[in-house]
Amino acid sequence: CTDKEDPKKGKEKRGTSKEVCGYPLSIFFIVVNEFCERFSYYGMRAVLVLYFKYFLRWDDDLATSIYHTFVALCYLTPILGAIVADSWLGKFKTIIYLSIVYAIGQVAMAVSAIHDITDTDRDGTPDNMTFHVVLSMVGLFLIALGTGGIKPCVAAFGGDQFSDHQDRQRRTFFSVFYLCINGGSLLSTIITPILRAQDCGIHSQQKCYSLAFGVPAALMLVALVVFIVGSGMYYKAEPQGNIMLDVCKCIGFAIKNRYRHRSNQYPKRQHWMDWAEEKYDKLLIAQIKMVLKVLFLYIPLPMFWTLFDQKGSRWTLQATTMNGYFGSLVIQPDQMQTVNPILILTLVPIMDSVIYPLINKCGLNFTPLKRMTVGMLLAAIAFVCAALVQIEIDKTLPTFPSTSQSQLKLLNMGSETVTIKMPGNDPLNLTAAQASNEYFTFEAGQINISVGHPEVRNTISLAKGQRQTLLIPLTITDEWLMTDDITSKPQEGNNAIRFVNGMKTAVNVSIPAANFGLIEPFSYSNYSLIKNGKVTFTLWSGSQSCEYSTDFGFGSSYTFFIPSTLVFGPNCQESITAAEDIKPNSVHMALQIPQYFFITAGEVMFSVTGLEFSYSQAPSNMKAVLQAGWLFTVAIGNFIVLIVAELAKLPKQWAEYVLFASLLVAVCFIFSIMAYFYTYIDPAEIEAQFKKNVNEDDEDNKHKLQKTEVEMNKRDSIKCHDEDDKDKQTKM
Ligand SMILES: N[C@@H](CC(=O)O)C(=O)NCC(=O)O
Repeated sequence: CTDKEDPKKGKEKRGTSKEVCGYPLSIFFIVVNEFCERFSYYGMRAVLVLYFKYFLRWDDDLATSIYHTFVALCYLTPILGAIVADSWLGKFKTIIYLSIVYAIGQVAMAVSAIHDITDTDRDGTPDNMTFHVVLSMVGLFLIALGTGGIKPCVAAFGGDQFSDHQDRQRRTFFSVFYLCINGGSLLSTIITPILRAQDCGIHSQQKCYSLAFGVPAALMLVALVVFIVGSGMYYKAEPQGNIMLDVCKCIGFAIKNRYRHRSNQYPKRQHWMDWAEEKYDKLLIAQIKMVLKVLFLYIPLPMFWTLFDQKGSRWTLQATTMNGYFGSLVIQPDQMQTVNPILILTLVPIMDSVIYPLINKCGLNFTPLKRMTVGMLLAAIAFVCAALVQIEIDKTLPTFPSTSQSQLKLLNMGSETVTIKMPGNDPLNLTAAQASNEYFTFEAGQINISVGHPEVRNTISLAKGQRQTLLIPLTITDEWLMTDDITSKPQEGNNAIRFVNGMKTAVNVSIPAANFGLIEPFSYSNYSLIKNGKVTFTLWSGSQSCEYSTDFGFGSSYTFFIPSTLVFGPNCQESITAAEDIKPNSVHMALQIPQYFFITAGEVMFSVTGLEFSYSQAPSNMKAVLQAGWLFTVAIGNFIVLIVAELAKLPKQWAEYVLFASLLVAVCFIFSIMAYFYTYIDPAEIEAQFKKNVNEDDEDNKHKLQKTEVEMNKRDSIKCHDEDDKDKQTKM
């Protein structure tokens, strides 16, 4: 608990809070509040897209765009919250009121996910979807207003609790604050998907989105209560009038005045804001200069967020093409995101207690802006790692046909070996129930194929840009069947599975999670998507059944063939054959850990530092405004993702990663030049200086006034004497 204080700074204590180890006790309530609020936010966000897709039954595109619009809104509303806090309600009241709005929004989301409310026919699906859509949209709007509105206030309010001499403690506070954000995010991202996967309902059991939204709603109420409990201990800085309006008016006047005096005959002023001096207070002008200097520095920052926020989208999609088996533990693609908060929880203490002090000991002045520059470079390195991983993945991906090509696989449904001749290929021998190992690629739309001995010839039409399988029947003179196969990796790491029935009787195939339906003789089922892990299929023909078990990895596709020779019994393990149409993902998800490491190290250097920098460089009455400016850079970063991804449309994903990395390096270079010319300030000291000058001016004025009065009195008395003399003279 030792504390080296800056002797130059005032030691007055803020608020009525007790101090523990040099830290105001009030910040305990603020960090707990932040933990619960972030749990609430990230927990709700973790299941949001799935709620859109599976509960509201929106398609992928609509679900994704509404999701991103919501996230962008969450980072635009901080400006509103900051204006309300700094110019009207103050941070404390703004946090309370907007937290109530936020909690109402979360409750609305939880209610909107109760399917029983409108499920009048009790079939498990809501009958009035409009009700659920409207309620959830209102809920999301309130959440965006609440979470965004309080975000700049909570961080700045926490910073306010420290006195001017507690710089070191305030820095530690911002680190702990960041740890709480990530602790909340980590726990909720693990917990809410588990809650969602439970079944619940009054009339029928469905996936429990209401519980997955309900728990975050409860945590938001806890956040509010905790914040109110600390109420008596906080230092609550008073809002100082409509500061934003004053700032806008002052800037407007400076520009107008500068324009009016544009001719050379007027002497230049040091700064263009000095043209407001005729009308505005020097202190306000100085404060605006401080804010503008920092805002100018923010211009390149959105590019960092552009890369950072892709871990939730592009990187998660990348994980769906990877193998998630970690020994007996299976990691789902979206769970890889938890690596970020886990690393934050380890890296922040290491940076604060080892790396930064070590750098200091080496005599290097690792200033906040230098840290942020290094953070940007680390994020760029993370994207280079992502590109390298992508190249490895691409090597293992199947080559799907181009729009001018067709691909064909062959499956022998018969019980004897057949020889197949196709143009441009060697004769192919397929034993009973065997499929060709690979797809054959053809440029022509039609090909002649001959099968068996004596040869049966057929001309078959191929679909351009498609993969198909030719099912060679038991009796090759019977009609040949062509199936349409999938031409992309199954989504979300699922496995696309189908069955071909080579028996003379219909077969029903099912697993607890899917039913392939009744498959007619010499026919095939549709694809069903199956999760990774061991799966046992039950095959029924009439009253006879048997079981077939197999293990699935991630992202594969198989055609299982039920041969005519199958004998139903306790199991049919040996009889069924599997044709691997798409190989399971083989590049391991662990290869994503380096990119997560670099992006998180970058985040610690960039984001934790930036948060503190924004606070420390802001004038006292505009702290929340600058926090909002900082969060605004996140919103812009998200828009850039959409724009660049839409405009660049690079054919290879790794090239897009390299493009983003290069853009960030270029922006980082510009930022480092801007940072080089930035001079750190102590807003409190500058403000104090101004106030002192004003007081001195006042004193001076008072003295001058007194002097003038004395002189005037003197003059008056002289005048009187003169007049007396005159009188005297006249009298004389
Ligand atoms: N590392 C993120 C949290 C996450 O993505 O899980 C973070 O700290 N974000 C900052 C915030 O304020 O939410």
